[in-house]
Amino acid sequence: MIEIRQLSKRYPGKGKTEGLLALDRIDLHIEAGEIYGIIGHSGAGKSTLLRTMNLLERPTEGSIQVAGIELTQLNKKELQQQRSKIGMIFQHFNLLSSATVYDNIAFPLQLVNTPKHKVDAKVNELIRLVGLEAHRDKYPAQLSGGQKQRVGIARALANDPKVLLCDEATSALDPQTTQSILSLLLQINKQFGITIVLITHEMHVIQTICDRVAVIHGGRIVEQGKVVDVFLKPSHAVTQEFIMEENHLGDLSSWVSFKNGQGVHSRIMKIHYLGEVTYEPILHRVLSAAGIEFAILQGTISRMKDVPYGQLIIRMDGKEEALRHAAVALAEQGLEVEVLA
Ligand SMILES: Nc1ncnc2c1ncn2[C@@H]1O[C@H](COP(=O)(O)OP(=O)(O)OP(=O)(O)O)[C@@H](O)[C@H]1O
Repeated sequence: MIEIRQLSKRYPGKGKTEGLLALDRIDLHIEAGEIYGIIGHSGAGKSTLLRTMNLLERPTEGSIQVAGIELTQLNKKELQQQRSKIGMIFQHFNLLSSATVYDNIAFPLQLVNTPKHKVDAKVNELIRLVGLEAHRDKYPAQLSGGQKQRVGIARALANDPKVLLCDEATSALDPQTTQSILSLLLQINKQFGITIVLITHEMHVIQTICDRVAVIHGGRIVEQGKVVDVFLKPSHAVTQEFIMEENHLGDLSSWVSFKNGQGVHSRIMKIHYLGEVTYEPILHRVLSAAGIEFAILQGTISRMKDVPYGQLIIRMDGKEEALRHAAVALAEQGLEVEVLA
């Protein structure tokens, strides 16, 4: 659906200075119907990259195709036409403050001269979709952040886009509202098959709704793949940082001091569960059979999109050989096992 090849963007500098290379030879392939996340720290180039996907930002070099059409080759009118197939939502919603919920959503339809009765039918359908029936005549100032973003989403869907670009769409929202907006995006993706591209600096957003993820750092894609794979085996230091922040692992050295003597050793392990094994008592079964005692130091059970996912940090105490065998046995039962200390 979106094919980006060797895309670079240099912002011009003052006078004879070189300017800033915000995107550096980006290659990205986004499939139709998937939810694709781009994560990076502030200044990494996320917004610039997202905005090239509807040419709000024109790249300095490279190619960008959406649904097989090369955007950089289009004239103004053709580009306008293509843009109507690419919806966008924003961190600060960008609503018209002097227009009601109804009029904000109707605006993009009126721009392309849609007949009044069709505008009415479409706006009513969208208001129902985003659950704002009770607020149709209110102005943005009378709405909560989550409600404003629902208006933003409805407006972005008005012209039946194939792609929805989300620019930090939940960053201004509290955790509960974030979750409800992410659920709405997921529903829209499933119901209409719209390809969603989102940028964020929060790993939990990626974990909650994305199929695949790219990590951007210094204008380059440093890692990309299925969310599950990247989450379980992050290869780049920046990705590892994001996951650490998400899991609040902190400093492990204090946990290592539990190590004791007299033939009993301690080991700190990180264990990931993925899929149905998350709900099975594998840990208890394997470790008690091996005569190993364990203490849970930290743990979370959540979901990675639709897949159950758990992570535990445990300290195992037992004979050296038993510890070694247990690590292998846990891996054989389908758990991802990593020795931390
Ligand atoms: N219009 C501009 N002119 C000059 N430099 C710019 C412009 N817009 C962005 N930049 C610079 O390009 C780099 C990438 O910016 P961008 O906004 O894409 O990053 P980001 O990852 O979205 O950051 P944030 O999360 O803080 O929004 C930054 O160094 C930024 O200062």
